[in-house]
Amino acid sequence: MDGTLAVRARGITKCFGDVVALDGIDLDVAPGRIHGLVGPNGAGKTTLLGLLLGLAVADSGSLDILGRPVGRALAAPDAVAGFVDGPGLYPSLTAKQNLAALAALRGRDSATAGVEDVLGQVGLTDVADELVRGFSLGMRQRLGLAAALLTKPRLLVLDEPSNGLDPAGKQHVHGVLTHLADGGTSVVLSSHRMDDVDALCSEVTIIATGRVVFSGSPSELAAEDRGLDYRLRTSDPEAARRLATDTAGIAVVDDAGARQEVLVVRAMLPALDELVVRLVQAGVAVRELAPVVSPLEAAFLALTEQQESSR
Ligand SMILES: Nc1ncnc2c1ncn2[C@@H]1O[C@H](COP(=O)(O)OP(=O)(O)OP(=O)(O)O)[C@@H](O)[C@H]1O
Repeated sequence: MDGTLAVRARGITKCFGDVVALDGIDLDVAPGRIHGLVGPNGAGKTTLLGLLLGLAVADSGSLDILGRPVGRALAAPDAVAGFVDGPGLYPSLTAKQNLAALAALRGRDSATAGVEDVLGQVGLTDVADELVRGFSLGMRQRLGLAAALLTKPRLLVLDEPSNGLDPAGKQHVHGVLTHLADGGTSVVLSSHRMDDVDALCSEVTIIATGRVVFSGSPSELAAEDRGLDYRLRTSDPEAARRLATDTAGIAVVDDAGARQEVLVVRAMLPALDELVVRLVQAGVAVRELAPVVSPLEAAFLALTEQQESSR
């Protein structure tokens, strides 16, 4: 595996009439990495994934996929597979027949194309002969992934692959993607869920209103200390409220009254440390202290809200 980027995008713009879907996007996807695209509804994730799959062409900017510049023609770049807006499947065929049809389009039969193998990889062997019409959303997602795997892609592009998957299904699909990445395949996927991205992706790009507002590892994103809301449960809620109010850098967020057992405070880490020391010195035991939303989720919300409000 050489070090050529799987995706190198610079200054990508894409408009639909007056709507600016992508507004100068830069994106680097390293080989053998799972790269998550996250952003609120309408941020531009699907549009960007569509460009990677050759379903549309950018208005401006440059896009190299697996080291080759993408041209102006609508065509899937070589060795790229995946789907946006759900996998395209034939409901009146079985899972196996769907994959066999795709293999036949490329002049292969089921056996040589590895239909059974990819069905096994995504955990659909038991339902291989059932009609797709009766499949749940999660099963369709798995079959879409199997269809993409059939082509042995070097870049896999998946729009919301965890959509509709139950926890066991999600874990299975995460395992498949991780195994592929370990073998050198690059994966770009979109998600609304920061916990999925954290569990799966080594890199994350956050998009809001068509612009990149963060690109880096999930741990870099979580590490930015930007003031979070914390739930604080103590042995003496009244004293805790008093001390929190008196500590510089601490804001009591919910002011439901002195009798409220759990206090929500907004603080950066140094002020929170100071509050904990003061509580302990005052003989107040800290029974629970945890962010209301995860640091990753909070960073996502802060970055995307900032971008929305500056529109
Ligand atoms: N074919 C199209 N015609 C007109 N507008 C479009 C088209 N495709 C996307 N858009 C607009 O471009 C913007 C970005 O849409 P896109 O679907 O890429 O966002 P997204 O981040 O994938 O959103 P979601 O999370 O809701 O799927 C939106 O304002 C959307 O309405």
